[in-house]
Amino acid sequence: MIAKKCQRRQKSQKKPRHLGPLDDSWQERLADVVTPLWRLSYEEQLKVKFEAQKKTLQRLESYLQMLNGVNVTTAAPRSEGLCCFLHPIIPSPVISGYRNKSTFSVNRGPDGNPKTVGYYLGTWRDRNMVCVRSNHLKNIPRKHSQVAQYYEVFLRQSPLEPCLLFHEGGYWRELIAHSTSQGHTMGIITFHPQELRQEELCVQKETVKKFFTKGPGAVCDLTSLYFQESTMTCCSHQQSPYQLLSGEPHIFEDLLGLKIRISPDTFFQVNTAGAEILYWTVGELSGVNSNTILLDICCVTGVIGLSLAQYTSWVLGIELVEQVVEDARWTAAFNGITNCEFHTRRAEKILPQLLKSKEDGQLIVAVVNPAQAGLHYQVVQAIRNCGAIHILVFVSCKPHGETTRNITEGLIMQRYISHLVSVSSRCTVGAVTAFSRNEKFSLDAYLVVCELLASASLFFQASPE
Ligand SMILES: C[S@@+](CC[C@H](N)C(=O)[O-])C[C@H]1O[C@@H](n2cnc3c(N)ncnc32)[C@H](O)[C@@H]1O
Repeated sequence: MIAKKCQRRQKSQKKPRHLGPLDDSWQERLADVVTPLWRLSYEEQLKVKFEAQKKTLQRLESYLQMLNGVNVTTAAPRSEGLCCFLHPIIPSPVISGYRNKSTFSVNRGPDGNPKTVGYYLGTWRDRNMVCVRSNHLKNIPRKHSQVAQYYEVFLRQSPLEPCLLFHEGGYWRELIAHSTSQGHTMGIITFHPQELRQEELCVQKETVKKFFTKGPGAVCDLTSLYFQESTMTCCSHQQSPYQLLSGEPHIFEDLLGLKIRISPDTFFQVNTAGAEILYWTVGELSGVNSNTILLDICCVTGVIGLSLAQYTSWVLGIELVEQVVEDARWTAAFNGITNCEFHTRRAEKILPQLLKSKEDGQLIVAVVNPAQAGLHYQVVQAIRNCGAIHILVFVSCKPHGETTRNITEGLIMQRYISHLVSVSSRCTVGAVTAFSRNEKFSLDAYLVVCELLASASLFFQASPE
């Protein structure tokens, strides 16, 4: 075992193969990976996205035909070559620097400097991983690039090494910059504590705090600076608390007339202007009214439910992460919304009971926007078994993956769907799918994609291990 470990260590210490001088080609290559459609005009990008959605829908359609042994039919208007109508993609109101959250890695740059802050190019498997500065990317706002640039300045003057590979030691790790339209910026620095004693850790926290409050980094004007000790690729607040080094504990966003509180752990759609259109679309599809209960599954800060609270009798939010549910409760209270309740539990654990208790004749409109792994089958089952749910709006950033599984295996088999709406997502696009109960099986799809500049921005942010 020791020999194997040594071999692995020697392998991983080999220099990356493609290190070369820093030139435009690195930046172009990074843009090709992070924003693969950047060479096209925005109109052309929208066409490409539309064709991709069409293919997803065609695959779903043939799978449904196979399951049901019948052709999918609908009386509603169709798009050419599809069983249903596909709405054109809705353009994003903002197409440059639209990201409100960016995650920067730390690693060896094209010039070999291990204290480079940017995005990865290449793969660990091919040992050609390079970290390239990302300030030229069209989707990154200038503010985030500035924070990344100053973090790099800080690292280069720090006596501590960066943590490039977990088993090789090192301390400084990734940086997250989260900003809002109110002009607030939160910086979160991840640090591997290795064997450092508490006093030594305090010294490092004090140094980075001083750099960003009184030193050169003060020009970034951070609203909050957080520090997280992390021995894993990714840690939640529960696993390793975010420690506030300076500034305010929260930042705030204005969206659809609400003031929303954001904590370090909070998921937020990365294009705020796009998110507004997405949530507005969800509202349109959900058909909520004063007699309905709105069930917001995987609600995070509860934005969907809270933005529709005035149109519905009651909002019921379910979310796994405690800290963000506190944000939802704060947001409700601050905005004077009283017809809501939030539950911090796994949806699969709480939903069956919760739905049983709500079967009192009131209609339920359910909205789900699950994480990438899709909905747990128990959640799908609970939704299927609840007769009071008459519309389900399914929002997905990845309409071709687990969403398809959820739809085909769980929902459509119940002949639940009469109405399928695909929508927009992942930093670019999100997919909204609305289903309502109907005796006659039909599929009616619309594409309502809030489109940003390019796709796949986040695919590149995988941490080293
Ligand atoms: C894509 S985000 C939801 C986005 C949000 N609805 C919106 O539109 O802004 C997914 C959320 O689901 C939560 N989640 C993941 N698994 C869950 C589960 N089993 N039960 C409840 N919430 C879950 C995650 O903590 C995360 O906040």
